[in-house]
Amino acid sequence: MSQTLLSVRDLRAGYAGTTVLDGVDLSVPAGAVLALLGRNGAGKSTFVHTVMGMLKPYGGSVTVAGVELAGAPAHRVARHGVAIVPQGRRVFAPLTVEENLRIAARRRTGEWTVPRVYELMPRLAERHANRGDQLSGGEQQMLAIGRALLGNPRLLLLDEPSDGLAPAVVDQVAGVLGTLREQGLATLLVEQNLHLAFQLAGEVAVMRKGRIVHRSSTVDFRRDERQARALLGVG
Ligand SMILES: Nc1ncnc2c1ncn2[C@@H]1O[C@H](COP(=O)(O)OP(=O)(O)OP(=O)(O)O)[C@@H](O)[C@H]1O
Repeated sequence: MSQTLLSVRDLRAGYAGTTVLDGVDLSVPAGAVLALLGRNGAGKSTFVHTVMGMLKPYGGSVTVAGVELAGAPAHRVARHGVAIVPQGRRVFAPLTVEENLRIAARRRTGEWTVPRVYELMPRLAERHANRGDQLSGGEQQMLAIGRALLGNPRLLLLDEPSDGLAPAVVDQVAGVLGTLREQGLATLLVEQNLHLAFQLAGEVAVMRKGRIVHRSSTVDFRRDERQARALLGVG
């Protein structure tokens, strides 16, 4: 059995007193890619924001390698090895690619360096002098991934990396994420693009109305198409 890296128990959270996460139990083993699926509004983004410390939970437990971090601020969660690539890939538009990366690398020491990010994503090296707002959507996504990696995470939270990208560009991002998987980086992948999720993830979990209603291997999930459709509310 592989070791559990992220362990979430009975996590409850929401906005201004409303409940969005209604007791989430979910774990991610070290080195694994887990896809978190579910309809729009199920609570997936709320979940990754709460794990990252960007939203304070009402209750429950979030441990990373055994350390309790529920309610801790994002910078502390980051220090314990969690990085997020938020939906909409926030990069600093007026800054160049190189400046965006250097800022992320500040005060961090570890195996990830700006040259290593360029090695993983040569497109960013080619565009190093371009401003964030001069990049294509795919390049922005890669820059957001590079910024997250420079925090030297052991767990990467990816919120819909394929959002708004053309299929050929999704393939390029998939190639990068596949390399990170081979390098053993544990990843929680929130995705609407099932093709991408199935390509990368060994396991899938399905969220509905703020709870996890299913978890299985990707192979088993795909085998039972009727169940998958029912869980995801499609077809
Ligand atoms: N900042 C916010 N303030 C108030 N309500 C919010 C906020 N962000 C999300 N919500 C609400 O929380 C619920 C869950 O949204 P969330 O974005 O977590 O779902 P999701 O599964 O990530 O969906 P999507 O795929 O559309 O991003 C929705 O009802 C949404 O309207």
